[in-house]
Amino acid sequence: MAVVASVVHLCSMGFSEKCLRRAISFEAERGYRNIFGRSRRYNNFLPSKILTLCFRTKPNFPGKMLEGVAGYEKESVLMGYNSLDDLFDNARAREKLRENIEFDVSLACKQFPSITLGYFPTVELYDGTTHCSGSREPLAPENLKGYLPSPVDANWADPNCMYGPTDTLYAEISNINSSYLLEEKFKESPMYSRSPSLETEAGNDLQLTRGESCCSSSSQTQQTAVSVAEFLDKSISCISGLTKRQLSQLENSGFYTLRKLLHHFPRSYADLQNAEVEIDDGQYLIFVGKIISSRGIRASLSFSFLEVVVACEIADIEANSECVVNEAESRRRKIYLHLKKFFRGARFTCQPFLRCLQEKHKEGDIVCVSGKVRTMRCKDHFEMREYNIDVLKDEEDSSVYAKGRPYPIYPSKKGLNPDFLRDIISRALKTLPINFDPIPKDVTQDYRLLCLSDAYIGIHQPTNLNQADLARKRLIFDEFFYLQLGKLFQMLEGLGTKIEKDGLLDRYRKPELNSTFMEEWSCMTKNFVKALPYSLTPSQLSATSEIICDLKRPVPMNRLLQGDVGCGKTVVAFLACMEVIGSGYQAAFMVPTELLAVQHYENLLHLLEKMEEVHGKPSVALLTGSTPTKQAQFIRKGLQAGDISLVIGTHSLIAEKVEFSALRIAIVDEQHRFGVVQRGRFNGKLYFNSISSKLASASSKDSQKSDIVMAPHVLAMSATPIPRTLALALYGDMSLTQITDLPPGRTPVETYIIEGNETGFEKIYQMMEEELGGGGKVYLVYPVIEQSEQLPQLRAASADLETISRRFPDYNCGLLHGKMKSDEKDEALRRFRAGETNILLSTQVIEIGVDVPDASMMVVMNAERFGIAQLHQLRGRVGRGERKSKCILSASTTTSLNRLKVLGKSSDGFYLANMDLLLRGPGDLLGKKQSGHLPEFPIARLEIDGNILQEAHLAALKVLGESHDLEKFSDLKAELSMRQPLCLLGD
Ligand SMILES: Nc1ncnc2c1ncn2[C@@H]1O[C@H](COP(=O)(O)OP(=O)(O)OP(=O)(O)O)[C@@H](O)[C@H]1O
Repeated sequence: MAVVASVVHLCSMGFSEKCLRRAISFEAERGYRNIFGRSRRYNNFLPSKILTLCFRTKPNFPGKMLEGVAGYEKESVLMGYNSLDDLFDNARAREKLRENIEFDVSLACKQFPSITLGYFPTVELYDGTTHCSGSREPLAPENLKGYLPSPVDANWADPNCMYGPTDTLYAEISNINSSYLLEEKFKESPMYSRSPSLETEAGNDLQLTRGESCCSSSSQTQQTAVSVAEFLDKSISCISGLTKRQLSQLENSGFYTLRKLLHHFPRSYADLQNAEVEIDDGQYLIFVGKIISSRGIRASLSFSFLEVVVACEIADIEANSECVVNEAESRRRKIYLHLKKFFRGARFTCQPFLRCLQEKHKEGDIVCVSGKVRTMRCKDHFEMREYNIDVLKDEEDSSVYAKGRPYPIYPSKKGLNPDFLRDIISRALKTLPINFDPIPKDVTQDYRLLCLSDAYIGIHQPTNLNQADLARKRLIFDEFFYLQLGKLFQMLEGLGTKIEKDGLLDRYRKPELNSTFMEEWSCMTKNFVKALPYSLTPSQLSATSEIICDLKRPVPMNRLLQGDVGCGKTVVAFLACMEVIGSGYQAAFMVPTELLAVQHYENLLHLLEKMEEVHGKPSVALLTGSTPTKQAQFIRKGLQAGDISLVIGTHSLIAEKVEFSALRIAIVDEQHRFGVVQRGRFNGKLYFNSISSKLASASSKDSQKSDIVMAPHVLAMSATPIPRTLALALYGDMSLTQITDLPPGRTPVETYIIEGNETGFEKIYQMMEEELGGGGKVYLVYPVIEQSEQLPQLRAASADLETISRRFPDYNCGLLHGKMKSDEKDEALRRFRAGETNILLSTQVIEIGVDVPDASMMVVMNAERFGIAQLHQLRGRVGRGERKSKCILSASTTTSLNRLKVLGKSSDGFYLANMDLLLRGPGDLLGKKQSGHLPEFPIARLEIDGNILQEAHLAALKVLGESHDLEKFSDLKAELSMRQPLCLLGD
């Protein structure tokens, strides 16, 4: 009825029947098909719009608008996913994911051939499965007795290599990884010469050149035709044909030099070849198509919108699957994307504004569009409300379109037109001298790298994704290589003789040289080891040896101790403290929470009680924000006077008032919890205090004079290989020690993923009953403390206390959360540890470091609210003793169950951290910025490019081995000084 009424109404306004019919069909095509079913929308929308149009000053406008109904034209192709999250939105992927979680990795890599997943050492966690490679005992055999649990080989981790070329968690991934395949291809090829070079001619994607007998001898002085620094640091004004306006536009956007311009890397590539796609609602897709209309429409007095319709052609999967067809015959179908932007407010409805909007998009332009699609009611019509649109070059431009090259999509830069930017970059590429490269040729050959000029061409104008991948590898290599080179160069500069310099490089090449036999440890350390109620694991022993070796050097150590949850890092840190205390110095142990500080303090006191007294025991103090003022004053005095040899505390340790007499080591536990700046302050302060204190020299009679001015050693500890930690390992000039095994007797925690509905909870309560009945202790972890009206689905710790106490009347329940006072928290944990409470309802305050070895079950409520790495940390609170433990992850949404399954499949923190990354989606693959105050890697992703980092490290050692001062490699030295701050080079 309403439709009829509208039609009558429109007829009365003088619209012809034909026009009206077209209007209706137009709306229907545009997705307003429901006008015949539900007339309200039509009733409101169509008449009001046509009414408005009738009163426009330009009477031909409505007619023009209606004409737009017909004739969607030819277009083009492409699609793919942009983020890994979107992969999982896809129904097919979801299904596969359900079948097997491994699928997501291979799928992800297929979608992103330019990703190289890093190699991580396999962490063999449980008894009897530890493989030992390159093992060496840290103890002289005769001194082993009493220290080693059994004659097992120590598993040595290369202190500076995160990634061993051992079995990889990602064997499956690397099998499909393009660069891996290419490398394999090289090896098989009779032409294999380890030096791929880019053939810039389209079509020839890769050519292997026979090595000119390893070309330049490594000892030869390096010569390149053009000095790289000279070329790359030229002003962009050298690009021909730039107008003054363009020049200032580019400079205002930060593109002063060719280097800046060439380092503006594409964030992704549109692959014009790939037309296979099934479109699901909610997917993030990229299409290439032709704009067939662009309209700014005033819908009411205060509401307008822009609608750009892009027609695309995609492979018709349904039709093609019915009969087997070859590529040429495969059927195509047209789809129409309606890109919409809405504007509310009267000022957005004026004609000039709308005209300006619609003119931004020209009909006939070939564009690349990306965004989330929403199916419209009309078949083959899709809506995109948040989208990116890039105008591609002319359809006729053969290099881009017809030949199907990957089309680079650049991140926006201060509103510069992407087309303009693409054009300028391509002009800059034309100025590149052939074969120019500051890195010696034998290095590029050894690591199968493209030469620099080819890498720039390959990243900006690849002829296929393999080329882009090779180019990316080279550019990432450079980022890591100069970093490593700078770091080592600086260290060499500090040494006097050639022998010393060679010695240093050797230590980096052969990590086993970086450890100290146990008989060389101080008496205090040895006594502490004897007092332990357990034997150290091989990894703990080798980690301690490595650290002690550093402590004996006259240069400050900066080391990251990394190991999975519960592997026993704390005791290694204690041993490092004992070593410096044993030589007459002080140690500070900083942790992120008071709870942890108290725990470590009590644990240490307990261990010291059992220690044999030879020359006195270390005096230990606890200093946190809750330490009473008088007591804190007393502790500070003790530290200043040197009466206290070890202080454990929170960030109060870095307060200005705290001064040390002779601080030699600072341990920073879970260091990523502290900001980088905070940590730096800690370091700086300690340095200042250690020199300022006159007592330092007095209390260390046997110390060298140089000791007084030395900054303290820093040992950071972390259980998670998070990117920032890795970045610190690089930028903070840190070496790495890994603990790769767990104490004996541990069994993997059984993990259950249960839906948090009524039946689910009933099951969970039953399991709890069984566990408690068997003498176990249970953690219940909640995402929030109090129930919230906004998020009623979240279970809250405080609110659940009563429910749980009622449900388990025979057991005592405790509560622990961040809002409690410090002593209340300690008391809650103490009671749980002592067995006075059997169930502890807690928030994630227990996530880091809390150690109750006999806690045997954990239930995480609303587990979907936690990240995978975080859940792994939480789960690490159980299974810390010999008792078999369980962890139940209860999810309130069915969709999150799959994501959580990954925890059921692995207990390896490295693997899970990477899965976390893959499942969360890495965002911009080529242009992601590192967070925090760190220098940025423009394209390297520390999480996945670890293997390249290792290669870069070896290459830097090789180059410096040939020329300590880089005099033989003048271009390289010049380039290094451009990339690294000069002060770092000691110039
Ligand atoms: N060699 C060992 N043999 C037996 N038990 C050990 C050994 N080393 C440490 N432990 C015990 O293992 C538990 C976990 O150790 P610790 O708290 O040091 O782990 P962690 O690596 O710091 O873990 P997290 O990252 O979770 O804080 C402690 O109860 C500790 O006493």
